[in-house]
Amino acid sequence: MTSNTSRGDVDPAVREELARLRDSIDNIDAAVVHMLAERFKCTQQVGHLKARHQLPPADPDREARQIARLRTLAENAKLDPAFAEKFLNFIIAEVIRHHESIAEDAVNGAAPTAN
Ligand SMILES: C=C(O[C@@H]1C=C(C(=O)O)C=C[C@H]1O)C(=O)O
Repeated sequence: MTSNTSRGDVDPAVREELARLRDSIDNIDAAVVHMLAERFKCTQQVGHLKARHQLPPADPDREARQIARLRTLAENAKLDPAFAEKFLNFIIAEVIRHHESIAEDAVNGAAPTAN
């Protein structure tokens, strides 16, 4: 091993490679945040549409289809499908919370927002 774990004594080439990889990680994290923000803009609109038409916040059949699709995409991309499923479920749980709160506001007569 040519690298060194003690601070201040790291091979400059290793330092550079780490910085280059971390730059890419930062770009990817920014893309993920922007994509998630766009996804939540869409799901908020779905929440308002459902509330206006008295549709339930969660749709388990749709979720099952999304999970099956995402697992296949993950396998093809060499990403752990179990991780992809957990990640999607985590996001969907948050979306359903939003939809429940939008539906409650609609029932309680809260002023509707633009979406
Ligand atoms: C967005 C919806 O509402 C919920 C959230 C979903 C999601 O975040 O993908 C999927 C199904 C629903 O449980 C929808 O019904 O499409």
